[in-house]
Amino acid sequence: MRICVHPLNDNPGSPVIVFGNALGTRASLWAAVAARLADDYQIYLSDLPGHTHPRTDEADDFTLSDLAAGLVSSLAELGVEKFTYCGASISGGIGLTLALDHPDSLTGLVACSTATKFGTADTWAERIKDVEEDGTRGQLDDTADRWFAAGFLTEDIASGPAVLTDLAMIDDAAYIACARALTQYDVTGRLEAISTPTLFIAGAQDPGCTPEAMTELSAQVTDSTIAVVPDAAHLPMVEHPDLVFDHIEQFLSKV
Ligand SMILES: O=C(O)CCC(=O)CC(=O)O
Repeated sequence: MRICVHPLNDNPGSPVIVFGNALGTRASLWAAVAARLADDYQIYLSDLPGHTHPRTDEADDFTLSDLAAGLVSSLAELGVEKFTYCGASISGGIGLTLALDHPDSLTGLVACSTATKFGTADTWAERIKDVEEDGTRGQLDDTADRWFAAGFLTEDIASGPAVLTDLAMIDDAAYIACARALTQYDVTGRLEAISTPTLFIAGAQDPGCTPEAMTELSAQVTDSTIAVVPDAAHLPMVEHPDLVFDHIEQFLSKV
């Protein structure tokens, strides 16, 4: 399947970094971090189906493997054969899938706020039913509690509310299609096969992808490190872009 991938800058010949968004966020989720890398890298923002750009196909039953394969082929059409991938949450899962299924395409992987399996079939069925009934705007209160550390939304009255506004505006069917893909996603027990240099990033207060759980993931990947961002929950690239940039820049200097 075709994945929407857009250049953030025009830096031909530089190493390529591709950013991937979290469920219910726009492709611009990583913009504050990506902009800081734009002098030295060619940056692309990739989009979950229908999250920023109109859906390029109407398939409702894709998997994260389909998204990973689609990203590789969509980048190849742009002349990109090798890249470092930075994915958040579901896109961290796409990143782990890329490292398992397409290792030759990857120079490095940044897997942020992610897991080898998210929730259960029951929790996803419940969330899908809620979105069918109330739309993504019905998710706002619960999601704000998961995405941001206590106090963030009142301390930074620009970034957090902007991301939540994006959530309310995202196409319900696109959100549900990705939620269905997450229901099937499970790479538990497979990470030892990953040889790509990998940086895991966890928010210290992420209630789902906890630092402890992500430390266990990092322990399974041979060439990996983990960074824990203080005072952050599920979206540390929004809460503390400077800190996340520092971790990624340090990682990139070694891959
Ligand atoms: O955020 C994702 O990409 C998937 C996992 C999830 O739904 C976590 C959340 O919204 O809090």
